[in-house]
Amino acid sequence: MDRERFEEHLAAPTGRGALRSGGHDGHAGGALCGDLIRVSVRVEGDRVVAAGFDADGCGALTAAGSAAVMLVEGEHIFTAARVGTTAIAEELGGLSPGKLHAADLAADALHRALGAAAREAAVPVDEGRVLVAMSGGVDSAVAAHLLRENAVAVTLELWRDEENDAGASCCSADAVRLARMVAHQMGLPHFTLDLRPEFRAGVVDPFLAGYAAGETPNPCVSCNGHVRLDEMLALADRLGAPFLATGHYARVTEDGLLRAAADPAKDQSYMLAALSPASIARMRFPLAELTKPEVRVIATEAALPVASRADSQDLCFLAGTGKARFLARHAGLEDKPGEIVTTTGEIVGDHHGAHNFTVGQRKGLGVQAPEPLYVIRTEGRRVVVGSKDELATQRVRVRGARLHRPGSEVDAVRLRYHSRAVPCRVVGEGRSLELELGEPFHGAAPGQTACLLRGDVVVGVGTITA
Ligand SMILES: Nc1ncnc2c1ncn2[C@@H]1O[C@H](COP(=O)(O)OP(=O)(O)OP(=O)(O)O)[C@@H](O)[C@H]1O
Repeated sequence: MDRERFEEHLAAPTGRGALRSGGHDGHAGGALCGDLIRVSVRVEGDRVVAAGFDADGCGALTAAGSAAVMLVEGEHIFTAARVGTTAIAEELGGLSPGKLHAADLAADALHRALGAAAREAAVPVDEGRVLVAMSGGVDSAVAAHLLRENAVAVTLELWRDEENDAGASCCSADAVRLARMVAHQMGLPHFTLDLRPEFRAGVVDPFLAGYAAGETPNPCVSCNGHVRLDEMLALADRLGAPFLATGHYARVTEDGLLRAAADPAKDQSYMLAALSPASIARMRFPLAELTKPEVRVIATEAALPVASRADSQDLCFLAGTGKARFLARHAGLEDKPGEIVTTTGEIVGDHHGAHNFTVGQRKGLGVQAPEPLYVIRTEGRRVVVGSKDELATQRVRVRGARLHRPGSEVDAVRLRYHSRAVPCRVVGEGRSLELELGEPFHGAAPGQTACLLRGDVVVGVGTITA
């Protein structure tokens, strides 16, 4: 550690107290660690024209704030977005592990400020530039690696749960830091976009309302369709990038529709079904033709620090909480005990809350029966169960439908993310459709997405209704 640079920043901090208003602020730290820092930047066009900071904590935090300001002021916004913990620590002549926390906080605050400022930036268009959505996971890291020649990275902060920081999930502050580190290792500028209000309003609230109404909502489809991709495309415009890439496994046809990925085991076209053709035209999916093992090999060969990171398993905002607790805490959906009854009305058990059940569910009913029982529907507090045959349906109603091709072209539908396509015919037109299935489907749950297909091409989308 070279004390000299550190002492210089400490003795005469660059930009301390500057830009208390008129810029975009980013804050980091808090009561838990006792350190608090604010970094502000003002961006005009594609340049950081002014920067400042305030710090309340140890000396290292002041030095780190000063270093951050010095490294970004007057620079191109992409140069500023390449500044992270490492660059700040280097500017201070190296930091002992105990003091690295200060550089982390300064980088967090800087990137929150830069992310906000970037939403108003105006970087000239470069036809080859791609904005890459990095979650902190291996798939998007490999996507960024494949596009690294002309890429800018973005990570969305979607959810911060005060009681449970969802540290393991792609929405969390930890994941943002990890994604930033990986992007910086590749030499990419990295932006953090705070979409917490949009995510709460556009994804979490409808999710809670869906459960309260007895449905099984699909928040990922609406998140992709209306929230995160729209916001990232708007940022891409600001950063002069015609394209947006993600680590999703999906392909795009020559006529601009989504198509299943080459690896059926990883296909995520269902999750992207709500994307409009205008958005699809700007999307790039670098993993479209790859399998997961191939992606891991690329990550290992490129020594990406996330090469062995586990796949995300649950809805990002539920990480570490579990659905029942989340619904209780955020939607007031406390336990409301009720009966479990058969379709003939025979009471066969009881439960703690009907919202904990979904149509088609077999496990966790706690009912002893000679043949497997499934949830057929919920009726207020009652959960109705029956045999697999009783669960089967050949007609499904869909609301909020959007078709990108005439309904007559639809020949199959997927009614759940992990279920296979079922042959089907569309009856009717407009936003409410009826689907006639060519074979019985078990477990069409109201609230789930119906992904309308022509072969393996997504030609429409809707929501299953009761
Ligand atoms: N918080 C986020 N910020 C930016 N992009 C994100 C975020 N979460 C997801 N994405 C983008 O959406 C893609 C699919 O996300 P999904 O949650 O399905 O994760 P995944 O398939 O496990 O991918 P990864 O390994 O990249 O996390 C990611 O590869 C990434 O490009």
